[in-house]
Amino acid sequence: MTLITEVGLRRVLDSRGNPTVEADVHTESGGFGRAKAPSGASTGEHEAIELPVSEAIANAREQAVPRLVGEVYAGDQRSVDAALHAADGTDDFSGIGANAAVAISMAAAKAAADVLGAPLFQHLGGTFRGDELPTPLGNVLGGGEHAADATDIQEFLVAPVGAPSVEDAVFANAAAHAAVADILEERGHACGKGDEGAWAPSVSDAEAFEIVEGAVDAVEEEVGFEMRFGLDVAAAELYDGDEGVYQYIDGDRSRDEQIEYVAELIEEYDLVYVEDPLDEEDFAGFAELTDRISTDTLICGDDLFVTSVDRLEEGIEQGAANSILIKPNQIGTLSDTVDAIELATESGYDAVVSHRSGETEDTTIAHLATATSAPFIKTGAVGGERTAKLNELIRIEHNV
Ligand SMILES: C=C(OP(=O)(O)O)C(=O)O
Ligand SMILES: [Mg+2]
Repeated sequence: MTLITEVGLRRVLDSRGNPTVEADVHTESGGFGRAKAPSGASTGEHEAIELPVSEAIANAREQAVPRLVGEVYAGDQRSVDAALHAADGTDDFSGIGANAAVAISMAAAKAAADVLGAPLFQHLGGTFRGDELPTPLGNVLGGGEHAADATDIQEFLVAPVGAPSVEDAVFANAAAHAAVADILEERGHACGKGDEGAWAPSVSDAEAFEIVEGAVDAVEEEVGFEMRFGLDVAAAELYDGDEGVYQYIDGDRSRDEQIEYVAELIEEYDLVYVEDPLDEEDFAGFAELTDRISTDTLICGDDLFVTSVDRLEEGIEQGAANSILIKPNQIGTLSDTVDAIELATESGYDAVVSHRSGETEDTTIAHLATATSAPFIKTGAVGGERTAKLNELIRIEHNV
């Protein structure tokens, strides 16, 4: 029934106005799935390779499509993804491009769900999934690689941890985004937004903490449930490997000073989540910080782990971080993605599912987070390509 009969590939727009890959998968019994690849800006050194879109499409048409059409069942995700690996022939998807691979992999899953008449999260996670929905982490202020002349820390993320429902959580994050705008206006920092829709003021990180804390407190009072916040430091972007220092606008920090700084921030602001506090090669530094802080705070590896089982194994061995960020396009297929999530979960690491800074209206990650009972999903607070996922979570919650 789910035998793949046709795979269509085309160039479409992403949220930055860049081209990305869209894949359509059709099956014998009329099933249809469509998915689009996202794209990062602060990418990890060890991510699977995103090829220029025209090259990815041409190579995938030549190498991957003949191995799928009439050969593989969309409902057999492991075979779909094995065919993509075989077509690619490299260990980093530099043959057909991780952008083509992930779009096809996700489109096949959607086509299979279509044949089954089941929501995607249920096809991916099974009958007993769908009751534990992720708490959305909302990016409300930031800079780094996502906005020029803004904060050094890439993302300030609000976390409505006490929200009674996803719907309440989504609206609390939007309220926090609005509250940040009000505080910025009061302080005379009119500004635009970064790639993910977060405010991108030209303020110091220290002032950004005051602003976000003020917004979180105001929204917490308004909604009546616990709101906390967290960070994506994206420290690999601040790290100067030659000098061995983290370069901030207000001066350099050594590795030890960076660990101390982040540990103090966690303590002072009761941070619930800190992503990439250290350089992507510093497993030992991640371990030192993880050891120092309470288990109540997630120390999450994004550029550190790049959704890779191999890198996660290294992290588990060293005790580096207690959480992994999951981005399917970092590794190229849904099977590899789910392998990383399962290894994380078995090893006591929380798997947090995430968007990229360059996104589309694709909603696959909302279903992936639901299917795997992820505690958090990082997918922005406002903006069409972000609300596509947030609104899908609300629909999943409402069973529609
Ligand atoms: C979402 C992120 O940004 P990008 O997609 O640019 O890697 C991130 O670093 O977590
Ligand atoms: Mg990150």
